Amino acid sequence: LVSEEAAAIAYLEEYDKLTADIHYQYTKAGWIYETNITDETLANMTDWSLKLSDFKYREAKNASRFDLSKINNKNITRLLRKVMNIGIAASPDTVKLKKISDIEGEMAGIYSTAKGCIDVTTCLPLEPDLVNIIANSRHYEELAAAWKGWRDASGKKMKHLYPEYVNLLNEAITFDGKYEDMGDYYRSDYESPTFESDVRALFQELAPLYENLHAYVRRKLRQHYGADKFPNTGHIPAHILGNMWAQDWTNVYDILAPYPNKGSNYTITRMYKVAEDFFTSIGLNKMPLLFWQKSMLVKPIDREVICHASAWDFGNKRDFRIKQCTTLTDEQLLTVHHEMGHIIYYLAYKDLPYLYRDGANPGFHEGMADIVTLSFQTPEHLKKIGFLDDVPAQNEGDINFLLRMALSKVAFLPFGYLIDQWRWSVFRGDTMPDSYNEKWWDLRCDLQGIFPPVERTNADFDPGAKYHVPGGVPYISYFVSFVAQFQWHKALCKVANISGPLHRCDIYNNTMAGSRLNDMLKMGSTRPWGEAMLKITNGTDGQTNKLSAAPLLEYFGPLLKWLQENNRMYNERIGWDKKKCPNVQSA
Ligand SMILES: O=C(CCC(O)(O)[C@H](Cc1ccccc1)NC(=O)c1ccccc1)N[C@@H](Cc1ccccc1)C(=O)O
Ligand SMILES: [Zn+2]
Repeated sequence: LVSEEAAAIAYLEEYDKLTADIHYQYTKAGWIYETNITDETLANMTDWSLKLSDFKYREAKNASRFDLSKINNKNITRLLRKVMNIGIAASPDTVKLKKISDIEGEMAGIYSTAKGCIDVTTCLPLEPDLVNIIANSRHYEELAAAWKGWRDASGKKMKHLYPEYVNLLNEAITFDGKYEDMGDYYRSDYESPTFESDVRALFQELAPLYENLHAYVRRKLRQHYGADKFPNTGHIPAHILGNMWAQDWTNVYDILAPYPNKGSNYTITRMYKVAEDFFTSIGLNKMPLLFWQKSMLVKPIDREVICHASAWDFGNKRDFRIKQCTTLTDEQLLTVHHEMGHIIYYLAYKDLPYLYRDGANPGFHEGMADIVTLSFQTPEHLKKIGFLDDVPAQNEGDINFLLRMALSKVAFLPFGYLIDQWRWSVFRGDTMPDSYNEKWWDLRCDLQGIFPPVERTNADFDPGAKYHVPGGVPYISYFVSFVAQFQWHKALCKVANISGPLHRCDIYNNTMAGSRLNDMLKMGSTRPWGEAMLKITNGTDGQTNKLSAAPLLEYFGPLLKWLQENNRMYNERIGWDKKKCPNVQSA
């Protein structure tokens, strides 16, 4: 009689091959669609998405015949549970699943082909045109036109699709009674019953740092645009922060601190080579030849594509690609490093069983993508690679540098937190369609301290103007990433014996740091993510298996002190009125 465990092992070996093959087909269909949006490529992708759901449904049934209580190998039972954890594919109603795919395809199509009109004759795509206007214009009305034009062409056009999308997802995910709603399923990726309250506590711990940055930036922008543009509620207009969603404020750095923001002289290919060089310098992998042959690194001129950047693992251990409409800007150089960070993670775990080829949790994949930017942007590093002529003097240069880092890493925090606060409340049924936009602006105003430059009503659907909402891509992973990457940076700098302040640490060329990082990466999702966190922090003074805001607060400690002094000197109010958002109609 073959033991339960031996039978399970034989089954999992067969499953591993079958799942890699069908995921290859599914991923290829997705790539063909995203790099050439047509009815045919959409139909083909939807077809493979349903084939994959069917495969998952059948294999979940096969795996459920094993009696887990008779198997004491934790690895085997973890793998069997992953075979059975198939999300909405658990629903036998394939008509419903097809409808979900169709709605997602329609919303993605609206978002990726939308052209925002900035006047009666000029309508422009988001990337690179509207993004560049929001980044570079310093004219209040021109910015407002681009901001409103984008939302009218994207979110507003898909508002009618979202209520049904939510209901279908909830019906499919609650079918077998394992999950309360779709938000519950998304959160289950973190394998922690306290995850939701943990991230709320982290956000509250980080709020004072954000509020002090917000107060300083508000004062500088008020000087530039005039006090009449700033209501006495304390909010900042959402469209003058250099980013279409006000999630990254580095583009208005020139207004905030007179400091030459060097646009460096590089080409698209050089951007990718510079990023690759960083990873190889710490002992991590080069990009495979297939990467250079198959990636889409610039926006094609002859067809519609999904421009939002992404990194792809085709599941055959060889084919890894980036799809990005890359342009020559500093912000884009960071995105190149981000996307390549995902590829490095893929390469680190490519020889694991397919089911384990994943981040330890979704925030870890995003954190790995981003951690390099903490070293890459240091003045020391930019000088090493010729992107900066000289390293600015210590403490004055420090504040300018920390301010610039805060404009992306601190400014982002409330945004990274609030998108899934909105989505989870929608999946829970706490926010109904007639208050989608009001709930969105409640969160945007109260947590980010910004307000819309033009009147918003519930005829608008501003959440739909951010890629990840129509794309069905979770967002709390970025909030987790922004906390975790500072924990890892602190630990790796310690392991690398790099002394001095955290914000001046550059792990470039340090293979000890790279090897410690790789020890975590190659774990994939073999173990719960606390063990992966411990793998990096072990033996350092930040040793923990949990998320902690302390390293981020340590990194920005000198800046917070400076901001508090500066805000006090100008008698600048910290914070803004809650539950009072200008230009937003409440029901
Ligand atoms: O969306 C991105 C970058 C794209 C990505 O690399 O995170 C991409 C998003 C995506 C696209 C399609 C399907 C799923 C996710 N994620 C990946 O390519 C990815 C995600 C998980 C594992 C491997 C690759 N960044 C976010 C947040 C962010 C992160 C870092 C700096 C700035 C901003 C944003 O722009 O709002
Ligand atoms: Zn990413």
